Amino acid sequence: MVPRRVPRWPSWLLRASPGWASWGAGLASPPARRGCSSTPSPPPAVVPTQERYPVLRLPFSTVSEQDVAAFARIVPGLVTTDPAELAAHNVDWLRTVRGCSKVLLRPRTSEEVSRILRHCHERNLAVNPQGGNTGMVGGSVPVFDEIILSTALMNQVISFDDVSGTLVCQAGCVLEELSRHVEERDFIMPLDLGAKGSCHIGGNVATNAGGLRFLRYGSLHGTVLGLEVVLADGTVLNCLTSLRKDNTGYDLKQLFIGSEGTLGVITAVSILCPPKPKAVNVAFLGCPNFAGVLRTFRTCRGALGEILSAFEFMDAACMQLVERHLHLARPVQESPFYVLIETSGSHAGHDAEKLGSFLEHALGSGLVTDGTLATDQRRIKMLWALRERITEALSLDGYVYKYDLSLPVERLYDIVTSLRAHLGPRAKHVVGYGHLGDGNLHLNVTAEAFSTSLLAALEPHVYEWTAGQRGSISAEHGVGFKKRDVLGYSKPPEALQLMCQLKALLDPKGILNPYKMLPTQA
Ligand SMILES: O=C(O)CC[C@@H](O)C(=O)O
Ligand SMILES: [Zn+2]
Repeated sequence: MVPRRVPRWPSWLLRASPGWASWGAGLASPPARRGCSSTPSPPPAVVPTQERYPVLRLPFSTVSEQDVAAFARIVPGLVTTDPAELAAHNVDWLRTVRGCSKVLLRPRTSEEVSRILRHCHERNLAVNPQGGNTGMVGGSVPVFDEIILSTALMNQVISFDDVSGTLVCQAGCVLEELSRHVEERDFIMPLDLGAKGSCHIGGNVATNAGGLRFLRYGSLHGTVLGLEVVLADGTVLNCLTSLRKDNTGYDLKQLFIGSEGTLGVITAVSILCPPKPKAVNVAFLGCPNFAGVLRTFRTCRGALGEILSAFEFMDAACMQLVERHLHLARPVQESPFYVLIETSGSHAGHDAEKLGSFLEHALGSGLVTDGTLATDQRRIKMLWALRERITEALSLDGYVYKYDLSLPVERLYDIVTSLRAHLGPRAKHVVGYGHLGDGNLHLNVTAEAFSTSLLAALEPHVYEWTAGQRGSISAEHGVGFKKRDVLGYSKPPEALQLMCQLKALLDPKGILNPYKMLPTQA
């Protein structure tokens, strides 16, 4: 039998606190809807990107009535010019950047995407590909009047092979719907994100999204088997194969994974789904200090081995914000740090035994001070919600400055502590959390409102510090509009130059997602 709790420690018993009852409903709420219920009044207007940032419109054509008529012939009934409908597509969900596009196109097929891009290429019209618009770096909304090319109606599953686990689908499929589709067939998606209810698989691939399953299943560079991409001039590049092995020259699909729509528009994806684990457990633990978090990680990797599927951490400030803004109850005693450990395996008894002896050791040796264990799906979701919904809690706290850093794991928290001292009362909250198992820190700073002086205190300080550690200024959120001019902190000039050359080769007119990813001088 599966021990549902670790019997030797009364403190590990699953605790039902009043807050738990309220955790279920919003577990997978899409970012666009995040926090709506707790927002008392309409949010303040978002300052247009071109007013807040020093950016100049490039000499693209502007959309004419003839262009709109041409689009209407390609996608009849799926051309939107209504400003009210366009408003949500012009603003990122964090409400930090805003474009002024006048046209939204919603093709259903790659052939339609191809015809649209052929027209835009001929007319020198800039295009902003858009998936679920859940990005963190302003990559999915226009900066000026770029045409928005939404993948929302490209939402068909093309095939699923239940021997190999290969899913082939259109780019606009919502991640959560794909998860449901493959889970019904005893598989899971190799990636999972807090934004799963809204994000599109094409956007996930275009941004090389990391997420909560990265530790176990790795990057999309490994799990994506094939892509169909429409190039800037309308050429359809069909590399939508489902082969595990294919050494026939350059692996072209890799170029588009993480290219953020600057090299082509991903229209279909072939992705490898792992079998659904038969047993999943989640432990939520309190740690007395960050050194304890690191030691817990080391010990847990050794003790749990192949069944460890996630190791996430959050600091006390995160937990306080989750409690305050989302009214989620803390499931363990108050601690300076919390870790969430997930195991996924094929033998419940075996996994429970391994996890049980790890937890016994962790508590007995003082590595952790308190904890709770969940083995049923409802409680597992409740514990995950504490971690997944930090982003939402932060957004309800004010304007959020976001940093997504890859760092040597031992130094992961140093920047949070030093930044608190550096900023003092200028910041409302400075918090650190993230995918510790992947060496990925989400450093977030909240303030009542955007301020250029606070931004100047943060940047380039955070980037210089990261470069000093030989870290990455973008671990998993990408570059978008916001980080394009700081790439040099993580990439040598030769690499940046090659990126620009590739861009010029594939999109000589620069019409695809301009003002994104490549440095301004490019
Ligand atoms: O909001 C953030 O900074 C992180 C969002 C996401 O990558 C997460 O891991 O929760
Ligand atoms: Zn993350």
